[in-house]
Amino acid sequence: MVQAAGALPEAVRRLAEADFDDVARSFTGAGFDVAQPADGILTIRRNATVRGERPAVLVSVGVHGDETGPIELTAYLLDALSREPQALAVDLMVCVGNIGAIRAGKRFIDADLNRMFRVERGALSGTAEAARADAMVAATAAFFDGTGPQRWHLDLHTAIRPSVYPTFAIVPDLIEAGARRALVDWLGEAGIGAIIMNPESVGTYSYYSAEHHGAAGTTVELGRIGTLGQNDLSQFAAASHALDRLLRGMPAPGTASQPHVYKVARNIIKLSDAFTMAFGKDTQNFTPLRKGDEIARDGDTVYTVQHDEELVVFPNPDVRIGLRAGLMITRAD
Ligand SMILES: O=C(O)CCC(=O)N[C@@H](CCC(=O)O)C(=O)O
Ligand SMILES: [Zn+2]
Repeated sequence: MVQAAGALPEAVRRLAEADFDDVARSFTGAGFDVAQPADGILTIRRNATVRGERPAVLVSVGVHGDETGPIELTAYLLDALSREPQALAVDLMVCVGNIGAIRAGKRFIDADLNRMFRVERGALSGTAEAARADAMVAATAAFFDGTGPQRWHLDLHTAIRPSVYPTFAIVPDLIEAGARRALVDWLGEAGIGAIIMNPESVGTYSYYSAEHHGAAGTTVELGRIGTLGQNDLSQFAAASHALDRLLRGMPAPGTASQPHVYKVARNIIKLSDAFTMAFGKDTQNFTPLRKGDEIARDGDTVYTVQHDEELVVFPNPDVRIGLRAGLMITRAD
């Protein structure tokens, strides 16, 4: 649950409750065009005459309600910027994703919001999160519409289980080469240890922005899930600095190490209630498996490792039928 009022720093409480009123007032007072096109969504832009000259940056948090670290990180950055609004050098959209789930301290209420960003939603279409995804899609389209070519979408998450790389990101393959280079450099600056190049949407928000709006979109796993207000913010320090630097338009330091590069070998899709995995769902991300090892079975279907080595990411047999229960990846660099 979001802690009782007073127990959380004010900036964090406000962002977790999707209350942008103070921030909006501050940027409006400084002459920006500010709008709240839907609950939990704020856009701050320079007036229309200079629109398109500035990068457009979408920062989303809380797409999974129990991934609270990025909410804290973003709350502090936004609060600091609102005290010196002229320092904002980009057109900015901030999106607090699954507001009800954040309030409940759960990953989602009814179904995973981060599988709704595709036309075919199947059994997910009637769920509580579907309408929220529609609102996010509409606001995202309106935000990117008319902005210049520099478009970013940083969808900030934290992972359920430990990971060989404590921080990593999933990057859609289809991002144009120049924008991808800039994104990967930024991810290095943000202390991200590995990136996974992904050729195919499973309905995620960042893939949607990349595919439909030409954004350098990525899902960034910044560490482990934690309780709102009790996250160890030191694990997010590099990402926080890099995001602050991007929003203020400061030059990149140019000294960051590059993330290791992996690519998706296969999405393991749960086909039926008979689905079982050959290892526990607490298996850490980037655990290597050898050719022929069993990954999962689903009725008569047995999934085995096809390459000499594949690493497992996000193993979770408890997802709904039709959704990704794990990601198998191979080393690409
Ligand atoms: O730790 C986990 O199992 C889930 C962490 C998480 O929410 N990951 C994202 C990744 C999205 C992507 O593939 O771009 C998700 O599963 O939605
Ligand atoms: Zn997540």
